[in-house]
Amino acid sequence: MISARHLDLTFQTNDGPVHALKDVNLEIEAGDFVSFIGPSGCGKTTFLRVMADLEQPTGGEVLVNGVSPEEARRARAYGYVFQAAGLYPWRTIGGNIRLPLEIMGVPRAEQAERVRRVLELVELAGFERKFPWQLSGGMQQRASIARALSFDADILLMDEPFGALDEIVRDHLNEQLLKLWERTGKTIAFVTHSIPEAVYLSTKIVVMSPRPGRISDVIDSPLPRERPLEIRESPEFLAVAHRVREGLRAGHSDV
Ligand SMILES: Nc1ncnc2c1ncn2[C@@H]1O[C@H](COP(=O)(O)OP(=O)(O)OP(=O)(O)O)[C@@H](O)[C@H]1O
Repeated sequence: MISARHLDLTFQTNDGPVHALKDVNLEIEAGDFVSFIGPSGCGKTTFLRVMADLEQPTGGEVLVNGVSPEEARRARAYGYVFQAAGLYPWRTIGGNIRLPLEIMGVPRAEQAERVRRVLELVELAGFERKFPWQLSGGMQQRASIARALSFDADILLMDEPFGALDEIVRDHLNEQLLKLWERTGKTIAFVTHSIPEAVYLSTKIVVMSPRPGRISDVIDSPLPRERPLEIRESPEFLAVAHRVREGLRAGHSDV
């Protein structure tokens, strides 16, 4: 579904070149839930932005759905969820979710049907006519996920969508996101700073290290797809979390 080969990205800045990504190789299969974890500045967001055609690599290549990120963007192959919900305050929740559909010229009746369906998927049925400021932070983030789902892309790119939320809300959204992934069969690329979040959600965990940003470990999760929150106390879960922590530590020691 997504393939990176010898991917390099160097930013030219006033202080000299910044090697955000160096020789990054990765294969993401259809239906995978892949988390990217690593310290600040290791290139997680940059990698996601390359997949989304928001940054141009300086070397190597990325294929999304077998085509270039630009072609994938034009074909609306992915939805993107940002760190902040980024909803327009003057539009209702329904109006925000409808926006990409309006831009795409989807007929009005179909727009209404899709808004209804994605609001149900994120458990916000009944909130269509509310304004963003009438919703909690977690609900706003769910609305922004609904917006990314509205045009039914196969891939969801999520950049630390729950980073600003408290732990209880985050736990709940993690559970909901897993259910949503299970129901829709989407391929998800998810950036996080949290080891438990990465281990809980993912089928594959990509550990990255900084300067230059590269992949230090790729872990295929042995956990079953069915994951109650309590699984986080199981020995299997703790073993994966331990390996992620070791990977992060190793990445730090050779900086
Ligand atoms: N547009 C840009 N111009 C110059 N340097 C940039 C640009 N975007 C990112 N960088 C640099 O590239 C490196 C990787 O940044 P990136 O945002 O991808 O890291 P990250 O792992 O997502 O960090 P965080 O976890 O803090 O969000 C950093 O050193 C950053 O300063």
